[in-house]
Amino acid sequence: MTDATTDLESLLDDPDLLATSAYIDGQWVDGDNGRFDVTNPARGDVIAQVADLSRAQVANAIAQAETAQKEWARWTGKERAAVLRKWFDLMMLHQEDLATILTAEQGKPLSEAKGEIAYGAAFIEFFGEEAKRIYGETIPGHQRDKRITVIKQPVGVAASITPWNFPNAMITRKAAPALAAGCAFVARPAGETPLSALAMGVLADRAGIPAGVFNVVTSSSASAIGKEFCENPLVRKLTFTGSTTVGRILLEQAAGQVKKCSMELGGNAPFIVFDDADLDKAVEGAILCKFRNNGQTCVCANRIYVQDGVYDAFAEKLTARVKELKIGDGLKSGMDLGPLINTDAVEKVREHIADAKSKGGAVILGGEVHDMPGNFITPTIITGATKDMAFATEETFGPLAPLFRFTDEDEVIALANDTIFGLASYFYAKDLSRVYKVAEALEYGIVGVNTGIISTEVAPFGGIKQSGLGREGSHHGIEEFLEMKYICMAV
Ligand SMILES: NC(=O)C1=CN([C@@H]2O[C@H](COP(=O)(O)OP(=O)(O)OC[C@H]3O[C@@H](n4cnc5c(N)ncnc54)[C@H](OP(=O)(O)O)[C@@H]3O)[C@@H](O)[C@H]2O)C=CC1
Ligand SMILES: O=C(O)[C@H](O)CS(=O)(=O)O
Repeated sequence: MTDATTDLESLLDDPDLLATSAYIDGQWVDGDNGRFDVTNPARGDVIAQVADLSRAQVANAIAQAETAQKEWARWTGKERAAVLRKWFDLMMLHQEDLATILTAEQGKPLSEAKGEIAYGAAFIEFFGEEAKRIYGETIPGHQRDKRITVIKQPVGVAASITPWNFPNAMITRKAAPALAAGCAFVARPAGETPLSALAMGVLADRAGIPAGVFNVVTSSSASAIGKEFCENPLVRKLTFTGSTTVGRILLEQAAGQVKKCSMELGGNAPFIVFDDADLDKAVEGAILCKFRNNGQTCVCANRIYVQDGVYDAFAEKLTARVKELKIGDGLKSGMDLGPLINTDAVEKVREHIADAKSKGGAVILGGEVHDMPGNFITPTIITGATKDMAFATEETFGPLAPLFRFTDEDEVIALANDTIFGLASYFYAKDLSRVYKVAEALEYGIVGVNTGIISTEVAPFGGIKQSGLGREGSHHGIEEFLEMKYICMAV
């Protein structure tokens, strides 16, 4: 595999997967506003130019989706399941090519990209099965002549706005339950990473998903498309993954129509290591939890709290493991860490490091921009972290591991909960009463106990407080795309 400056198509077994026009109503459409560049974050070279749609074009796509949705909702759950299964099978058949496209535009190492494709495909497989199990209920009447039934129906047209950090899975985690429920779907992928979404359009077409049911609208203007999704009454559901800042904007914009919204927003995950933890397992968990996608996930450990008795040993073990991580172009084999998505992301990590050092933190590993060209930064460990440092309240979204020291359970629970966020949290301990007490006391939607990886299609993923609204994945995930109807019948 040569470096990322190689023509991307030449790297693919099926070059037709590299689509650069928008996918609307089963057609490939150019943009009224020309095209925008997609660059490889490892080298900065342009790998594709993608259709730049106008807001009017997106409004047209929504209208066509609304028409298609009426017929799609008439399909049985079993019929929808069959088509979703084909989509899943095609994803797995083309896993290598989809991973290459994903790495080229997002930067993560190929091994991680292949993992994301399998993770993304798992949502399509799971919700294809759920399509057959959208049950209603009958309720004993409140009067002798009344019969009560409850049915569930698709909300209609669902629109999604997704981030660059998981360009495939963040779309399928929404599109799969939406289509399974009988909704039509209009996806607006991040400007940095549209190619993975467009490749899903190619496969949707091949799987026999009817025209207009799954659409990908690409644009360089996120805010204009977001306003169209929020203000167009044909869009009955908005589902967003990204920062809390943008989530607030979208919720405000959607409030005008009281639009049904799901929000998967920012996090600030605590990772707690107690004295009775298995230290080697805690170190492996910290590596996975902190450095997955180079720290660019909303569930990455952002604050690592280590109890006094094991602080030095943990710091030493973690440093030894991080030194082994290989950094480089994700398209080259054997890499553990790729580049960050852009220069702003690199700058944010550097700011957090400088802030910590100015407040007494000690950099025991890394701390500088890598000498390779591209958005690379060395993985960094800081000891002596304190709660007045920026990373205590802000999501770093990069390979920076700050180690905080603590003395007892009540202290660390208070520290861990001292944030506006509430998405993921983790801790390592063996004592059973401690495990129950801490798991119940942490104010988060997700708690990992003796594990640093919690992501799966079978569990409800989502946060509390300002980390979001709603859940994705698990049988709960399809409820976000259904309306409940109560029928009261006089007999
Ligand atoms: N919860 C999560 O999974 C994620 C959290 N984050 C957090 O957000 C921070 C910033 O990352 P970033 O990628 O900038 O995340 P953003 O929230 O800025 O972007 C997420 C998505 O929203 C789009 N967007 C941005 N502004 C608007 C708007 N006004 N109206 C409609 N859509 C909009 C973006 O488009 P475009 O990219 O084209 O501008 C992108 O598709 C990260 O540092 C991290 O803290 C980021 C990604 C995922
Ligand atoms: O947005 C994210 O960071 C993802 O939701 C994290 S995960 O689902 O891939 O764990």
